[in-house]
Amino acid sequence: MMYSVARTYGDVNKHKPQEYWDYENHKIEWGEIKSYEIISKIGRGKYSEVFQGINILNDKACVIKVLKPVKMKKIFREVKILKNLTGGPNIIGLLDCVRDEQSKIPVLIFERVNNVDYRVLYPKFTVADIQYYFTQLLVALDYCHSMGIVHRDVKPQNVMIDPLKKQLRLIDWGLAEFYHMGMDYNVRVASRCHKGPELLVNLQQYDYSLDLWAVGCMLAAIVFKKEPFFRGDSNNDQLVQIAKVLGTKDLMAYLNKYGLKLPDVYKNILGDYPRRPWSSFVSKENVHLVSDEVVDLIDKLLTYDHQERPTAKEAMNHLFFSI
Ligand SMILES: Nc1ncnc2c1ncn2[C@@H]1O[C@H](COP(=O)(O)OP(=O)(O)OP(=O)(O)O)[C@@H](O)[C@H]1O
Repeated sequence: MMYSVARTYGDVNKHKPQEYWDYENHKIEWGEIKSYEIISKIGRGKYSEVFQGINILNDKACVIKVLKPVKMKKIFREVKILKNLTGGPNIIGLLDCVRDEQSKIPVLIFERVNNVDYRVLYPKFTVADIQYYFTQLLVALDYCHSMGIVHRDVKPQNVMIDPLKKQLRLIDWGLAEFYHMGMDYNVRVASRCHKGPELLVNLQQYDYSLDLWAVGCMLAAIVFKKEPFFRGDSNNDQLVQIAKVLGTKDLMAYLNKYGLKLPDVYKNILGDYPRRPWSSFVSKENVHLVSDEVVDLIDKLLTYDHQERPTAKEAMNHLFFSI
């Protein structure tokens, strides 16, 4: 049964050839691993180890992402999505796919961003920086959504920013998925603090608007200097933390609208919370970043009902970006 459809870009994959979205049958052309050398380790994720590297054929810096053994299906999906999106605005560029000769483990080669850790960078942001970088993030999201792809893991750790070049790149397409209307998706995606309410109430026909919730979380965290903005200590507590801000009444209205019932686990942990006014988050530490316009944008992005959130395009055109 189809009970929720994306407001925009709902049918883009219908108009693309099958090979665009049929990632399971995608044949990867493997490049030469010998062309790349590891310089140092930059990070490890759940699904990979990431290194700073160099392409010895042209001396260009790159990032080497060595995947951990997961289902080949997931790897095909990440590669296909990256190939579809590479070259798009503010999307991390996939340069090559290679394999370790012995283990056959897939290794992805990316353009390198001189990223400054968000815990260092965000606290220094001015209103102009917030306007600039959120516009760049929304440009990346509008592009991937227009290409029929939901990122599903938007969070500060996946937004690389080089403040010297004023460059932003959206990375980590490992959880991204093609959008097909009426399809039921796995709700076990995104990282806890950035999970949208739809995931927490098991609404499986979610869409691009999931990414806009995460943008709202990031924007609220920066503006109110509260990182992360919603800090749950488990998936269930995550929804409780959201309800303590947005109120329990609107959550119930959201469930009703889509004919969902509150999962049993919440019966004991979810109280009857009033909606908390945004003004209660303002303090002398953050008041220089707060304006009616940014609060209005946060309010619209952090809406329970995924269908009511602004799209990336609508968010970009919000008044906040012209003050
Ligand atoms: N192109 C890049 N430029 C600079 N740093 C990068 C780049 N790609 C990845 N990194 C660094 O490596 C980390 C892990 O990369 P990525 O998120 O792609 O891996 P992952 O295994 O999917 O991670 P996670 O478990 O967070 O989902 C990033 O958070 C970032 O710090």
